[in-house]
Amino acid sequence: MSAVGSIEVRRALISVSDKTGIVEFANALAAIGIEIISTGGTYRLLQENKISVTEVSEYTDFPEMMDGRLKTLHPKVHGGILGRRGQDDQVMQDNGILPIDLVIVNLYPFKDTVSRPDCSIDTAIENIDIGGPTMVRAAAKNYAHTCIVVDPRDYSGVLADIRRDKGWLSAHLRFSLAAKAFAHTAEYDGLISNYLGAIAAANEQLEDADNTDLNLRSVREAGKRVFPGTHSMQFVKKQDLRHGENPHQEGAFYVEADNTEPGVASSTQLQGKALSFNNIADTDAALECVKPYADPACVIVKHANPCGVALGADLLQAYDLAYQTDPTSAFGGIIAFNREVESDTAREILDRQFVEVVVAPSFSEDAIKTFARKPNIRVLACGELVNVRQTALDYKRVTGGLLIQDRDLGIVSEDDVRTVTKREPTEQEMDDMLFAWEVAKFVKSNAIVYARQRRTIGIGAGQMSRVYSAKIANIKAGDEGLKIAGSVMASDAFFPFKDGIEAAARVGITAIIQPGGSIRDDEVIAAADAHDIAMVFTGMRHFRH
Ligand SMILES: NC(=O)c1ncn([C@@H]2O[C@H](COP(=O)(O)O)[C@@H](O)[C@H]2O)c1NC=O
Repeated sequence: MSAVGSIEVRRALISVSDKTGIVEFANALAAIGIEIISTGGTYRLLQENKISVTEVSEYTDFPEMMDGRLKTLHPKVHGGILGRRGQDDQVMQDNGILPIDLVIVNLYPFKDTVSRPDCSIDTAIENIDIGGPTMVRAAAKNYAHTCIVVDPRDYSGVLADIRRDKGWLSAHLRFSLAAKAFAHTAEYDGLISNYLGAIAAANEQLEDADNTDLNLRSVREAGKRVFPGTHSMQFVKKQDLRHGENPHQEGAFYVEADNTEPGVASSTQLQGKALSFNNIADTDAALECVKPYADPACVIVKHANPCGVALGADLLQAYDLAYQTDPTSAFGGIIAFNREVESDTAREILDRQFVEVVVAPSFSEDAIKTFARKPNIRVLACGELVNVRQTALDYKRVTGGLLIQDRDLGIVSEDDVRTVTKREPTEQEMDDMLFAWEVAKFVKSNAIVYARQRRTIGIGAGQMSRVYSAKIANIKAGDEGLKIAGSVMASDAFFPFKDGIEAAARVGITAIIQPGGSIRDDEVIAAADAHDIAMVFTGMRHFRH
């Protein structure tokens, strides 16, 4: 950064769509003696509140026109913002341009507008702000001589800075606000580009390419996702990380600015060491896995895979059962719960195991006190597990590219599955199969999950062959002294051969849930019938990579 110092603020231009806090802010600026220029609606609001203000059209001697398409797009505005004090003074003076030292602008609410289901293309287009971003970019570029404020949450900081130095604004605040301003316009343009790009893609796919409103409606009604030609997105840094997945990799954690869904990004850390890259990734895996359950549930995750999942009468029981699936792997794991953790569960965790992270919607005061006995443990409160977005996207980086898809929120109920064997599953088997199926969704492929009475008995994850995943589930259950006989089995994808079914029969699996769809389904079903196994097809696959 070249050396720039504080600037004296004598004149501010205010043009805001979101008028939150603007009256108070403008009032305080006026009280300091700062002259205010403002656009139509903002001008009227300030005037109504008895704040001394000049309308921008009076300053430019040019009326606002074209329903607001032209308000501030005038050399007297942009010259006042862009002029370099000490260098452009003469030309400004010659042309009647007054220096504008403080620019307070926020933009037409494009995102809110297009999120309304009845928004037409014309309404969307009229809500693309042109004059606002032009001023924002100009003021941010000329941060050496002006200050740009795009966020009402920054009003108090700016005011404090001006008051501290009796009417002067510091260079470092102006610089950081300039960087924020460019992030703001980049996000704004990204939203517009995604929106218009998706419509352009829809126009290409649908019959009447010129009837954009019709195409918008049919895409919406079909509930179909249309991917734009270019995909823009923006994340905001939450924290720097000590390192990435490994110590030789640098890392940081970025979140969506307007995320409202409870998850690792929304969590508040109540205690413990700083979160690592792997802690965050594993906490996400654990929380996503525990979210779907209505009954008290516990998920223990290691290296992004659940190693124990259970439902219980209460969280203590759910934890106990989840832990028992695989105590060896649970050591140093991430434990997630789907409701408030009480002190009994907290005590049991501390007495029983070494844990990296405990995450839950909330913790009772006593539970917080209990965890404080081991201050290194990271305890995260993520808030009530509501507002799960049904429209969220899932991203995966590949070298030189990005894969985008809908998040796997597919849920299967008893009504959705089809029994394909002679024997129907018992009620208990059906309940366990649906539980195991939900777990399998969060286990890396190939995923095999054994479960009995709403708890996992053995989990085989991430193997290149389904049969080997089953072998691992066997070994784990055996090593922990858990009886497989009488359990059900979930498989994230179909069995290509009957050998998987025969292996399951040998260890005493009584019911199987799987997508079906193999060309050898007949052989697979016959093998299940031969062993009196009940088998249901979900028609839905849950690969996870
Ligand atoms: N066209 C222009 O010259 C222009 N100048 C400022 N605006 C926007 O008008 C809004 C404020 O309008 P008002 O003060 O009339 O409520 C702000 O969101 C600002 O970004 C403009 N509107 C859109 O482009």
